[in-house]
Amino acid sequence: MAAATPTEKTARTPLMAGNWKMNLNHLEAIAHVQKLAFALTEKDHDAVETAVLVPFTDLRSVQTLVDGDKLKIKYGAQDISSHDSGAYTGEVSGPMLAKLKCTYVAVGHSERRQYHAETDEICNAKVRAAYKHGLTPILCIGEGLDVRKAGEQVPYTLAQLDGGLKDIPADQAESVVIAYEPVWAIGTGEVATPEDAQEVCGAIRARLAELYSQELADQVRIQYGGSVKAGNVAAIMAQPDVDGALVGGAALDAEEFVKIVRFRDQ
Ligand SMILES: O=C(CO)COP(=O)(O)O
Repeated sequence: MAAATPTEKTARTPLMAGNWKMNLNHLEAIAHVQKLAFALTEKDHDAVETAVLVPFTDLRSVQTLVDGDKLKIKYGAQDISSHDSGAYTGEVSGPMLAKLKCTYVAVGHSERRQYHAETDEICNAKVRAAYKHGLTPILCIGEGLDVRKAGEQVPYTLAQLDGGLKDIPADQAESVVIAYEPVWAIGTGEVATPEDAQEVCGAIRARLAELYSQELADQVRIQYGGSVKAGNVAAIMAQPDVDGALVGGAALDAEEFVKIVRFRDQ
């Protein structure tokens, strides 16, 4: 399957999402979003969609700020329960996230797969829960170092894609965001080369065309994540199948994150 042409790429609005992970309490969250709101211009918002994926305890504060000041910054959660309600201590449900007007929810981040034993089946149930409640899942997939060393990154990542999207109909999958995050590049400073990112992101798009249609595949945004910074974002974004970034550490610095949003100026 051929990679997307540049014309197709321009039809996809880039999505820069900051994954705060377990950082910034609700007061720090307010200060941080205010800094972003102050820095980002109409021109930025027209060119790039900007989102923050925040700890559950920050959501209400961020919602109040975004609603009150009519900000164009989108927000969401880092996880969702596969259940709607009930005796699931510690979990947060889709209806709760929808009530807080979340746009996005990350599903299957490698840290959840690794520390919370989330399988592709669980991720699939969470993708369903997101769609059931009107949230857009950002399905995170990507290989570890052992898989990369064995040269198996493409089949490994595509198997995670298949598992996460199993039986998800096209009218839902057309809005999914896929985040390709090679585990060996997360928080390590070890960024994948733009060619590494393109190899797997291109394969993801080709697989989406096989699973659904070329039209759907051309529409889906595929992000790269793993040690993205202002200094490397432009080269990664220049790849034909990379439509945005999922940013960890660098998203905790508002100025740096704004530079990432303005990747075309870097
Ligand atoms: O896991 C990530 C985003 O979800 C990437 O984290 P870093 O940008 O800190 O490497």
